[in-house]
Amino acid sequence: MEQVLKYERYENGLAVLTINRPNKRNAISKEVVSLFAQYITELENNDNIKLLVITGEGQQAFCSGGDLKDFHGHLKADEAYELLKPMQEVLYRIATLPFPTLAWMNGSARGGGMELASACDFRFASENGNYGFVQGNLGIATGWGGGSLLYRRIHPQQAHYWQIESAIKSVKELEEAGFIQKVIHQEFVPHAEELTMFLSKSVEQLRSWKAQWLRHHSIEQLIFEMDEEVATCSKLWESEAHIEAVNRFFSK
Ligand SMILES: CC[C@@H](C(=O)O)C(=O)SCCNC(=O)CCNC(=O)[C@H](O)C(C)(C)COP(=O)(O)OP(=O)(O)OC[C@H]1O[C@@H](n2cnc3c(N)ncnc32)[C@H](O)[C@@H]1OP(=O)(O)O
Repeated sequence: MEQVLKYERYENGLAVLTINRPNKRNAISKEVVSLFAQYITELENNDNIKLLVITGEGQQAFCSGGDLKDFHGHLKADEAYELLKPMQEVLYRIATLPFPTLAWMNGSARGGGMELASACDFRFASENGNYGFVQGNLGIATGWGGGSLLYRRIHPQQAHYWQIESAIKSVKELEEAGFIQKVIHQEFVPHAEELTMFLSKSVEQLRSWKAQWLRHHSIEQLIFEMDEEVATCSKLWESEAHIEAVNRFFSK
């Protein structure tokens, strides 16, 4: 049986993680979280990686966020914290990898899927998808630390607005906000032309630019901000508004 998260590594310094649950729109289950943690350890210990691409299988979705079946239930705040924390740690580790990272958003993204994309240094997104930090409509706030990351990706005024608005956006709107750097027209392939700008550079160059980027973004502060988000979202997790929103989604 194929893994729910596929890991591939190529001679030219490219590494690829593909969420492989297209029938669930690449929702992040507990198993996906645990595989992310495992593969990121491998990536952290490999000095030859130039670029990590994170993508989703199929054309419909990059990632629909946390698996609402796996993550749902009548949880108390401390139980919700235990549930959310491991993926926050994964996002922090992705954000602080010593080489560039790219979310190849092959289709729509929602909630935690947008948080995952925000953990990457760059985002290329498909014109066929639509995208939203929709947590506000689910009675919660960003639960994996993706709000703090969003503040480092687009103008803070816009980040604050997007979270309250909780709206679904077109690729054009993402581009105008500077959230994505390129519009893409196909699923991910390892020889994609769009990767040349990364893979034509040396490991040392790419890692020195990444180090500059991390210094610029006060990375030492990030872990505290992200943890605070998990704690806040955990309290909202037990609210009636959240439970009703999830039930609404599954009764569609
Ligand atoms: C936990 C962290 C938290 C955070 O920090 O933000 C979250 O991420 S909360 C989750 C937020 N995500 C959502 O609310 C998205 C829910 N999904 C959708 O809105 C839509 O599925 C879609 C992504 C816009 C795609 O729409 P469409 O192509 O029409 O597919 P379907 O809706 O018919 O779904 C197909 C299939 O997939 C299952 N599915 C989709 N998303 C999830 C999910 N997040 N968790 C679990 N399952 C999901 C859906 O139930 C369908 O399954 P079947 O009925 O078995 O076919």
